[in-house]
Amino acid sequence: MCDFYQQAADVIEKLIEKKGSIKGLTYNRNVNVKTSKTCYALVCETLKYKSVIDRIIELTPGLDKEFKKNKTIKYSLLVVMIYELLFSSNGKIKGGGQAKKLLSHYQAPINSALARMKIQKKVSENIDLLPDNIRYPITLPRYVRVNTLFNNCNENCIKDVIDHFKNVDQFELLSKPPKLQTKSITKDNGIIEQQTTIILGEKEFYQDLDFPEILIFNHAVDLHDHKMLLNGQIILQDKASCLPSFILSPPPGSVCIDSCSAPGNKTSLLSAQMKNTGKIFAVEKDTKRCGTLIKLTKRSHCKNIETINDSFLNLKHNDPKFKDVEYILCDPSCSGTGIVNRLDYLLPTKYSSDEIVTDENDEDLDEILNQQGEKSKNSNQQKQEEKLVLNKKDLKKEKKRKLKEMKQQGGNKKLIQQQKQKDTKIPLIPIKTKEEIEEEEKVEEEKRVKLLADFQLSIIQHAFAFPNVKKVIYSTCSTHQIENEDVVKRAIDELNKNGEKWRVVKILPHWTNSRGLPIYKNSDYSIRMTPSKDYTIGFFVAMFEKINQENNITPQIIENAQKDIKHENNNNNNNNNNNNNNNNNNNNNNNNNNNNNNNNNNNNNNNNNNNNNNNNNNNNNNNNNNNNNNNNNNNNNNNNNNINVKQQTIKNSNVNSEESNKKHPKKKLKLK
Ligand SMILES: C[S@@+](CC[C@H](N)C(=O)[O-])C[C@H]1O[C@@H](n2cnc3c(N)ncnc32)[C@H](O)[C@@H]1O
Repeated sequence: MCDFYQQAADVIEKLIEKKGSIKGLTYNRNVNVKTSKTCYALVCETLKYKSVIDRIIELTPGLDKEFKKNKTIKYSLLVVMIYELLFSSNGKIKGGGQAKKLLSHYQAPINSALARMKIQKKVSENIDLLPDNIRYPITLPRYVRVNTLFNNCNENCIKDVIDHFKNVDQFELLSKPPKLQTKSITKDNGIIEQQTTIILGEKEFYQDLDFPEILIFNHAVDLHDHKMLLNGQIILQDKASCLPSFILSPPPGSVCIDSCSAPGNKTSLLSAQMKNTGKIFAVEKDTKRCGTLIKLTKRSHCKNIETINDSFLNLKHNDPKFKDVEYILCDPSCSGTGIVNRLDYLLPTKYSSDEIVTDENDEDLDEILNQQGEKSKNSNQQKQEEKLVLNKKDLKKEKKRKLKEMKQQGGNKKLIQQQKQKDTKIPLIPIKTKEEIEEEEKVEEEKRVKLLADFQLSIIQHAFAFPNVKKVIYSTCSTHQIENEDVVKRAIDELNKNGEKWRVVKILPHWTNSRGLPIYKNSDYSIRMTPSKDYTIGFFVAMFEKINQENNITPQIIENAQKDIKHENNNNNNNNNNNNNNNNNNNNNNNNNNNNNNNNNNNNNNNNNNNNNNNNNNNNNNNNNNNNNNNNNNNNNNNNNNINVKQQTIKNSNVNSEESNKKHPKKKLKLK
């Protein structure tokens, strides 16, 4: 047997056991680069087909058992070899060996299982058996954040990094964002979707227009062992993942808590915002991940961090050391459905992690789900589980009954033998239709997401209760409404019930293209990043702010309005960029219109007059928005008028944040 198979199988086994990342496990071996590359490619391709191969094994009677009996052949090796046999360009297993011999006995039933799967899915090509996210992967650019703490917060930090990439690594800095390419793809369910990507050459990069610390490279640029990464000068962090720290923006000297902090990329950005002054309590429940947090924040030159290896939920609100805490970042564990650019999303569990190169998600989800599950497991679920066990038992009973019947009827030995053989071909688990499997998976996923949402809510509710907290930011890398807009609504409803004065802040108001879903009044105050539109991972951010009872105007309202004015001044000088954005703009209008339709549907279901009124207002706002977007070819005179209106708004200090946001004229789009 070829060595590559064994190497790839070892890597896959370790990945399943969450013992590292694909790159780490393939390149850390003591083999040459060429061998590592071949192994890496084989691992990636096998993982793409893993769910299909698992199903083939399930549909091939006896195969699984045979391999389990044979203790020398691992399951991961079986998967690699079936990939090679059915899906590689070779179409056969190279070399000899015991595994190949065993597998060749099953070649016919394996081929027939594959054929059955294709018939069931009504496809003719193997590639069409793959799920949508694997068939149409979204390629995101490589985001690099310059660490402004480097070299004692040297003011030339960003320039030094850009110069290094230009002069040492021979990259070309583009003076403006590159072109976008949009393609239509038809998904499994027949829906046609638009996917937009950034066209960047392999040796090109550019500086983000919103956050100058962020540099954007071609997705294929590999910086995992770059000198500037290892010495803490740069951090590999998706733009979306930087948003919570940028938006919370604690001033130098303040006191913060990062409630779920490992591996610490948001913590180190908070630290940079605070210029290494004040204090950040970085809380992390998982001991191993806490170790990574300490290592990475040290590497990022953070000096204002105190790590706490405990559950945030165990922190006491009356502990004197938290009395000055004003800012809290909540980035709790989530389903991770927004992470589209990682190879390990191909693994059997979506909840896996590559803790060195990416900051999102974590490995303790099973524990969280178990804990939340214990609280909410209801009798319905139990009944369903019992039913499944019964199904298996019934099947065995049925086999026995048939044989007994034949014997009683005096059936001859040959026939009984044939029946026995036929029966062993019936898999123990009843074969379910594709629809049944999909439905079951959907129910299972919904159950998991609900448990996660309860956990996420408990984290932000714990944050609200610190005595002097002013701002709480909440984020997830999930695309589920249940974990995002719904958690925000549940949190604010709870606060209102208890008579506490908190509001959701309209963050980054000029980002008209990436708002939260318009499900309820002001749910679009939050930010929702979508890979196919924003070229970042899928991400959600919302910010809560305590209302100062004496004066309803909060610093955030003034800050937002000032940012809008600055932004529109920039826009006057930036006609070209805005013209490029017209395409996005139209997409956005379509999205808004779709969302409006959803809104109306929701209203009908609710039969609630007040809600209808609110949503109609929303619709009107959205329609205005569309009109404004359509007229987006920079009318400078209008802009100047807008600025005057906004300056007026700042002066008028008797309006609350929601009102003031409504009064703001709609903003122009900005390329992100
Ligand atoms: C999404 S990750 C955080 C990523 C991190 N904010 C970053 O940007 O680098 C969630 C983290 O929360 C941790 N966690 C989960 N439950 C927790 C709890 N009750 N208290 C503190 N940390 C928790 C997980 O172990 C995981 O490291």
